[in-house]
Amino acid sequence: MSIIATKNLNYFYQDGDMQRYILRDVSVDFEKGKFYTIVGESGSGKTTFLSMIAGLDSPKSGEVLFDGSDIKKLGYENYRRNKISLVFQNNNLVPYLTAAENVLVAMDITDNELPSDQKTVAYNLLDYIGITREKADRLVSELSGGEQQRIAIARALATNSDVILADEPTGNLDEEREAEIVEIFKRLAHENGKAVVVVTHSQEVADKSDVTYRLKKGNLINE
Ligand SMILES: Nc1ncnc2c1ncn2[C@@H]1O[C@H](COP(=O)(O)OP(=O)(O)OP(=O)(O)O)[C@@H](O)[C@H]1O
Repeated sequence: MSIIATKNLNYFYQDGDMQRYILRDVSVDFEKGKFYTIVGESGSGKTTFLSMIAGLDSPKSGEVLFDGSDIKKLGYENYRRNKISLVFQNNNLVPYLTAAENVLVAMDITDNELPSDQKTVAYNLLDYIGITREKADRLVSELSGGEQQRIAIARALATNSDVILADEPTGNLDEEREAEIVEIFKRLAHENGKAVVVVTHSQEVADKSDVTYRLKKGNLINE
């Protein structure tokens, strides 16, 4: 059973009198336990698609379903806060907080039930994705790009959601760092049972995912 599904999703940008379609009748399922990538030429609509399934924007017609319910009915804000986690290329961490504090902030925001000892959980999550205790107590601005992206992933895990959505999460990283981040995504899908959906320009990242969709002329095609 899919955790996220789209049904006949349509989206266009208004261009004067014209409607420029970016997504045409897109119906696709994402399951827990799988690592998905979405590829496509620049401007093909990858980020637009991710914004739909992240509840950041609403489709012109069609539905995004979470566990069978239209996310519009769940409420976009509730959906974003509690059901999914987002990771961006520029990681959106708070630079003047430590790594651990960044993870703790995310725990504060969610309504999901979390273990009471949040500090321990934050350090454990960071440790799980390769940030040592010493680095966890450093300001984010004093860590490398690859380390920052790991922290962004630890933060995404802090709310305990079943879905990780990422837009070009390795866009600023060299090949080696990219490969490390990809291994983390694989682990989150295969060992932790999450649905991981990553928009990427990188063929290497796509090659390591379980399922790749290519966005072309408004359609998502399984590769
Ligand atoms: N707010 C907007 N108003 C009008 N057109 C837009 C808007 N946002 C995006 N577009 C256009 O919609 C198309 C799809 O954009 P989108 O960012 O989804 O593509 P993408 O595949 O993620 O591209 P990239 O790989 O370059 O990030 C592009 O042609 C873009 O110029």
